[in-house]
Amino acid sequence: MPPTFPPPADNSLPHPFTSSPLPRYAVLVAGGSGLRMGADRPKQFLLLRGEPVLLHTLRRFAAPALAVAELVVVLPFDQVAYWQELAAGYPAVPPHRVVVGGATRWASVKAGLAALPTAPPSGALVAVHDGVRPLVPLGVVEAAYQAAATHRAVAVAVPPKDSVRLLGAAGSSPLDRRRLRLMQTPQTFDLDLLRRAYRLPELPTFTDDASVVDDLCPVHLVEGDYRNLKITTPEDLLLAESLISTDFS
Ligand SMILES: Nc1ccn([C@@H]2O[C@H](COP(=O)(O)OP(=O)(O)OP(=O)(O)O)[C@@H](O)[C@H]2O)c(=O)n1
Ligand SMILES: C[C@](O)(CO)[C@H](O)COP(=O)(O)O
Repeated sequence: MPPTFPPPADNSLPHPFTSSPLPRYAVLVAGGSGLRMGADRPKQFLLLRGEPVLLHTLRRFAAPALAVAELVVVLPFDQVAYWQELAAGYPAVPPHRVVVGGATRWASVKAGLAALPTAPPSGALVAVHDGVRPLVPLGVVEAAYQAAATHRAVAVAVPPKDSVRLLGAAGSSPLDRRRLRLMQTPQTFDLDLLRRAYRLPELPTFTDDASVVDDLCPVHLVEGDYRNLKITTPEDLLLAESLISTDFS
């Protein structure tokens, strides 16, 4: 087992959201290199309100109200020492296990799942969340865990706000946006189910965890939140700076 950094705290206190006996785990994927951001370091380490994006994300998932038993953070292999040094400069870094990711998001999630207990209690749940979605409201994370206890496969999504067109050989045609959803994370699953899905070969069509699980189990959608943006390009960081002061309970 990889070491936990910093040492674990007691997360077993009573909490207001849930009294669910099903253990909850979370894998925060931060193994990407942030090419579209074009910064001097991967975007998960850029500062938002003076603290690294990834630290904000970690703190959300470590909120006692969510009662997450174990947090795994997946990093690029050459950024592990950098993160540990960076995080050591900030107060109250939630305990988490660090693992090395892979060349694709799929490979990073797979590595994160391998770091969770090998024989978890039956019905254990795992949320997979992008380390670069630091503004996810706790209520959205909780709703996804609760729905996963019933549906086994859950993904958070929002309706598009813009008109959408499909590109084709002869131009483009309109799509009915009422039938479309923009996928966010967390995407939360029965841990055993998600592990089975990630044992299958990687396909180019896998853009998120829901697409990996689709062939094994229908994916139930839960209402996401427009503030739960994925920090991808420079303007997303500006947006996040203004949104972070709003109430995210
Ligand atoms: N090999 C990878 C690629 C992506 N991710 C993570 O998956 C999330 C969503 O990916 P994306 O926004 O595409 O991040 P990057 O791959 O870093 O960005 P880019 O595509 O612009 O290089 C991010 O938290 C990212 O760190 C990962 O863990 N491992
Ligand atoms: C998982 C995800 O955040 C859902 O929107 C998204 O698919 C990740 O996308 P990317 O292709 O890695 O940017």
